[in-house]
Amino acid sequence: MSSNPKDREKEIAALESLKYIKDGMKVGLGTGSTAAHMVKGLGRLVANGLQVVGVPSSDATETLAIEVGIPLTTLDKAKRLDVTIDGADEFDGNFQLIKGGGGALLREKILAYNTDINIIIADAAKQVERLGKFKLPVETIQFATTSISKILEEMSLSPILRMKADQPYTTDEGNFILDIDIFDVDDLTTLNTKLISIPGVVETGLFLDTTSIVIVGQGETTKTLKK
Ligand SMILES: O=C[C@H](O)[C@H](O)[C@H](O)COP(=O)(O)O
Repeated sequence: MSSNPKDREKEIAALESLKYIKDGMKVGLGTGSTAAHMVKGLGRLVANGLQVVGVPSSDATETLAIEVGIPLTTLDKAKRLDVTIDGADEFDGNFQLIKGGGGALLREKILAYNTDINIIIADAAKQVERLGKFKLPVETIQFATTSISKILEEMSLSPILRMKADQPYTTDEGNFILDIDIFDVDDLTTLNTKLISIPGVVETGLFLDTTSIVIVGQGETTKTLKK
């Protein structure tokens, strides 16, 4: 049990989400510190006899899932997932999300798209009135990143190339990330369409209509929001 209050909220939201996983399900495994609690909890259920297969959304989650004994498969073999449980950097009252703080947005969005029920788990601080205090990650092909950055600059989105030590951060798919400021943007659907249409933009961390359930840890309890 976590002793850090924010981490404890992540943990109890994660434990609550495990109730949605039933025998025989194909489960999408999210990425990040909140999803890691869920993966560990699922590992304990598997050790007690629950039969599921997981599809990880990142190399880090794959490593953790193997460590805790969750049988894994690929999206190709699973074809469609029953449930995916993942974290978020922000969510609003319309179940819209910013994701990708940990760089896993691309595979996460692919899993979400191929899943029947997407559940987001989060600590209470992730709930916002308006998305955008957290910078929106935009995943870009390395070759195009400088030219995309110029375009995003012209759109007044203040792109910043994500770094790790003194090198550009590289995603599991070998791409770069530009973090942009969308706080003043009202129409996120139009923005997302514009971003995706720039050649070399692979995906954005805006998840506008994938989520139907959000489980929030608040102190020592959880609240479950359903669309
Ligand atoms: O790329 C990472 C994912 O989108 C995470 O789910 C997101 O950044 C939330 O991470 P955490 O649970 O660590 O706050």
